[in-house]
Amino acid sequence: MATPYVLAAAGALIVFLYVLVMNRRRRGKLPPSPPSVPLLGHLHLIGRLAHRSLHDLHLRYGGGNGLLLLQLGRRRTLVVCTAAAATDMFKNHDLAFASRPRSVGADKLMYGCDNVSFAPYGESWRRAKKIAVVHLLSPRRVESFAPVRAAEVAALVARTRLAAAEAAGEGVELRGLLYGYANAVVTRATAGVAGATAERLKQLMAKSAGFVAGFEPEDVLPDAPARFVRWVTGIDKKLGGIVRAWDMFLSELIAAHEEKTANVAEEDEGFLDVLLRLRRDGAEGLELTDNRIKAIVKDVIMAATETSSDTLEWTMAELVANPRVMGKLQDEIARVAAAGDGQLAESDLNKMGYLRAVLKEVLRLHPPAPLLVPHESTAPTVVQGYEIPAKTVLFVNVWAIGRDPAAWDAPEEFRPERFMFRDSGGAPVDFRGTDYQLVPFGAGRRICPGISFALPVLELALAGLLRHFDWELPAGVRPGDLDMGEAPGLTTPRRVPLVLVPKCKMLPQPALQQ
Ligand code: HEM
Repeated sequence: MATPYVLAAAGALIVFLYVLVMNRRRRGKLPPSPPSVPLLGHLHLIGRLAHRSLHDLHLRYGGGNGLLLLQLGRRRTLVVCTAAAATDMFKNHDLAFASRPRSVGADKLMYGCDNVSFAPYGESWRRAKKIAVVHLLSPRRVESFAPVRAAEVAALVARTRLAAAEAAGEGVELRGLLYGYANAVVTRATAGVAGATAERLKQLMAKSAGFVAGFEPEDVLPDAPARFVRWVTGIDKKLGGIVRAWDMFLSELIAAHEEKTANVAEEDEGFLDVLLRLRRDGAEGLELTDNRIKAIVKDVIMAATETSSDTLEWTMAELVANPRVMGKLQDEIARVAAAGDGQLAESDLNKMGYLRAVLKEVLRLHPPAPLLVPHESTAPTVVQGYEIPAKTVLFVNVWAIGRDPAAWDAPEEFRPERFMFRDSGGAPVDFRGTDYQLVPFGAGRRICPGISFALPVLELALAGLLRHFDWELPAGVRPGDLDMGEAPGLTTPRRVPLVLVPKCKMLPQPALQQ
């Protein structure tokens, strides 16, 4: 009588064991992962500073191969946590992970991601990136902006001098000054003017940041309920308002430029002039509609501004926290200026090896995009023996890689000398995507195309600020007291804005040309 029940029970047991074994086998082919909960997966384990949470999770649950697999709501996510894993990823799997995950916020703000940063991998992205690399950010074009940089560094020095006089020996908050400088350079390179245009851009960017960074309802919920959440919470309405404001601003900019662009000499063109000329000439096989031009311009502006101003603020913070490094850098700057005619020119930057080393050290410890921009795989891939399915999101934890003890001596120490030479001989570690232990600009196909634009903007500002001023902490604050924590956002600025006391220096020569 009991036989059918026994058979059924035995059958159920066999099925159960089969499923268990298969699951184990399948799991065995996936990278290590912490315990998860339904619906959220591991999302609840990620704090406001995702790069720090991911680093902690890797230390606790990761294996020796530098990979971690997470389920962040609906998104399966691979995290690269060490320099060795980054080397393998960029050398062997760059193509498979060259796409971007779709984001509703970025989609709406960036005209259906018809730009460079958020575009999925494919022909349209390839052509847009070529335009960025060959036409907008080529060495020749970057060089043509030298007068803009010189004028804006001079303005930064003058504003700092004014702020120092007004503060009368008290501290000056540097963030506004540094942001204003980066914003003005980028706005002038884009549209030829700064002033009111730069101010409008500043406001638009501040309102947009939250919609292209961080998590969205779609990360946890299927599309229909996520749309409902967006509607109920008013996210959509707010986003729609910002999208319209951007569109109006960019339409005005294009209209104003269309009239005069045809008469601008090629060497005097800004980004917008270049794009409008390429449209007129039908170049590069990409139909440059108004929307695509707006998407590319907005992309470049957003990619360039905060990354640069955050880096400047972190550099000033590290320098004041490390007076030995600040003194050594000021000596280098004074020496190079004295060797010339007492003035600093852009061509002097390549004589300042220590300045470049300081910048590398800052970007090692404080990369503005600590997880890069998320990538996504387009095909199943085997990474270090693990089978990673297609449509897996990739975070490269650049912040953790810069602190990887297997790649760096005393990783927490601020020591730019590590970039002056290599113990093993050969060229010092570089940050342009060839040395995978230092990839603040990314590497491979998705590498930042703006490196050559960013470096003189950063280095000239630092040379100007350190040549014209001595910098001290406000009375009663010691270097060790400085809060070196980050705030979450599109980039990672300092949690606490930096306040320093600038002391004007007596220079042997009249004011610099910068
Ligand atoms: C300190 C300055 C900067 C830093 C640290 C930085 C860093 C980055 C990073 C980490 C990425 C993503 C790489 C990846 O996903 O693998 C990126 C992408 C990008 N950056 Fe930059 N960037 C800086 C300045 C600039 C500037 C000045 C521009 C333009 C003028 C620019 C334009 C772009 C663009 C268009 C992309 C998208 C590339 C793509 O998806 O193919 N960036 N940048």
